[in-house]
Amino acid sequence: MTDTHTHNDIGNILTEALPYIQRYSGKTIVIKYGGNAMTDPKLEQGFAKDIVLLKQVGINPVIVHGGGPQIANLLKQLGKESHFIDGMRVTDTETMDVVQMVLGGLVNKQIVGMISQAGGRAIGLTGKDGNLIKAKKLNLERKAIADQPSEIIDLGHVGEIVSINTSIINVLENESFIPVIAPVGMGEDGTSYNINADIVAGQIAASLKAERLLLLTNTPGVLNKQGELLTGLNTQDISALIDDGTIQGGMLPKVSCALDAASAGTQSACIIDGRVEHAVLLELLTDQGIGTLIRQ
Ligand SMILES: Nc1ncnc2c1ncn2[C@@H]1O[C@H](COP(=O)(O)OP(=O)(O)O)[C@@H](O)[C@H]1O
Ligand SMILES: CC(=O)N[C@@H](CCC(=O)OP(=O)(O)O)C(=O)O
Repeated sequence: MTDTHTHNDIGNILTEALPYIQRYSGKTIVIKYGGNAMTDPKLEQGFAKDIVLLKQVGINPVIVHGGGPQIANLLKQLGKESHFIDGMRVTDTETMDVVQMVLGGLVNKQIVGMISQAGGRAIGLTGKDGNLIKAKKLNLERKAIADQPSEIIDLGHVGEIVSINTSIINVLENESFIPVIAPVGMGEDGTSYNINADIVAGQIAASLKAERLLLLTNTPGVLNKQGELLTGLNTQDISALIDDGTIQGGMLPKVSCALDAASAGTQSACIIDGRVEHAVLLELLTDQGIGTLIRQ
């Protein structure tokens, strides 16, 4: 390859981004950064650079992060097992303390630190800050099957969202800050709640009327039974895939929040592979979409 070719290629790649930058400039993009996507420092630094680049060209990224594996690690060190029901962590009071330490502390500050190092102005928040996420206890209902009656499952401090107050996010966006949000909410009586990060990302995207919702995880997207990537899904496709057991565990809250965001006006929600370097830029600013696109 000659130097001219290389220059042409680079020029083409950079100008390919132009229509996307024009389309998303001034718009909000909610990005869910899953604990499973935070696998190695190089990828994390790449993620931080992508976010700073978006902000630099006038796009407003809002990060909602998870940290499930990181919570599991600390629990294990403390001699506690992790238990999940329908993709949600059973959270007793002791576990809730660990959840707050890991999500509001360790993981949040790690992401904030990396964005700051890449030259961005990140601000870490939990749902308690600025009354961002009002929550209440979630009582998970198991529907009746055959001769088994329906039952309510107690998940402890797992919360469901009552309301999102976006004023703090708007203030930060207007002042050129990048909000980095940990999925912890607070009840009216001050009780702390652990909320699945996908659900928080979906509802924040809906409340902000975000242009796009990206969910970064550790698979290429939603896969079929043969392990092949499904590039586009709608409500009907998703309910069929849940019914036949193809979509399960941690993928359940992801698809349901993607659908919620899409029905609230977010143009599209995508589940993409956070293990791919610069996944965010590839998805948003190039012609090659990656992962699974979910529309109503
Ligand atoms: N149909 C499916 N396609 C892809 N992944 C699936 C599917 N059904 C279940 N999963 C599981 O969902 C996981 C992603 O959810 P989760 O572990 O909660 O990730 P994150 O920490 O990024 O939120 C995948 O690693 C995979 O094990
Ligand atoms: C209720 C519930 O399950 N909360 C999650 C919150 C973190 C999360 O969602 O992290 P990932 O996105 O990395 O899975 C948990 O305790 O693991």
